[in-house]
Amino acid sequence: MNYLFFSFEGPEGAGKTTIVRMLTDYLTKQHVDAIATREPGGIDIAEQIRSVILHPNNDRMDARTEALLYAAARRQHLVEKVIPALEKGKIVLCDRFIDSSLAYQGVARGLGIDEILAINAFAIENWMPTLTIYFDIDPALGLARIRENGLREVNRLDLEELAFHERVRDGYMMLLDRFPNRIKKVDATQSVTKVFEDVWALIEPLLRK
Ligand SMILES: Nc1ncnc2c1ncn2[C@@H]1O[C@H](COP(=O)(O)OP(=O)(O)OP(=O)(O)O)[C@@H](O)[C@H]1O
Ligand SMILES: Cc1cn([C@H]2C[C@H](O)[C@@H](COP(=O)(O)O)O2)c(=O)[nH]c1=O
Repeated sequence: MNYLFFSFEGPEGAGKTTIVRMLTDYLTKQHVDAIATREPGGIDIAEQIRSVILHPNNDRMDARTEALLYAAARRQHLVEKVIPALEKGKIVLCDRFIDSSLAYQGVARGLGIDEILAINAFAIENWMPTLTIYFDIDPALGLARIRENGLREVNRLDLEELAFHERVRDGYMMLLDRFPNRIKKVDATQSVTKVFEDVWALIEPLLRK
């Protein structure tokens, strides 16, 4: 099946949510049928799993439990929301997907990229994104943006030490090397307008196909 499934990845505060919103508005104004969603979450069961994973009090959570919960949320979101939308010909814009698990659980938690790929293969079967856009930013800058904004809740992963977030970025760099055809990098330290232009330049040619 031919489908257009875009995922957006990067460290905390990189600007993914901002750009996903702008893209959805832009596409909708052009009468393109697109939906925005997020992981973990996007539907009720996955949002409930999100609350468990990200609750700041759940600091005893084992790393493998965490990886399995992300994969479970992903499975439910995929079958309940993403696949039905793709099957109707809609474009799906997803704020985080499997690469978050590979970077955060695989690399930053040290569980291994191949191990996380294996549990996720069970969860997603072959539903991989058409294109993944990685928002590159120094994690300290991304975390500072979130602190300055003060609008979003501080979750359990935000509270990890800076070294954890630096390993997340290292993980994304490994994924860029490993999946160069699927994952493309944008400089997320630029203005919102310039980031949007760079993202649109990657997406637009695929819409014309
Ligand atoms: N290019 C940019 N330059 C400066 N500030 C930005 C830029 N893009 C987004 N921001 C601001 O940074 C903060 C985080 O943005 P956003 O929520 O889009 O990031 P995110 O990648 O979705 O974060 P997270 O994954 O941690 O939820 C917001 O206050 C947003 O307004
Ligand atoms: C999908 C996914 C996410 N994470 C982490 C990344 C963030 O710290 C949170 C999600 O919060 P956001 O505000 O929606 O970015 O969860 C992860 O570690 N593994 C995953 O698979």
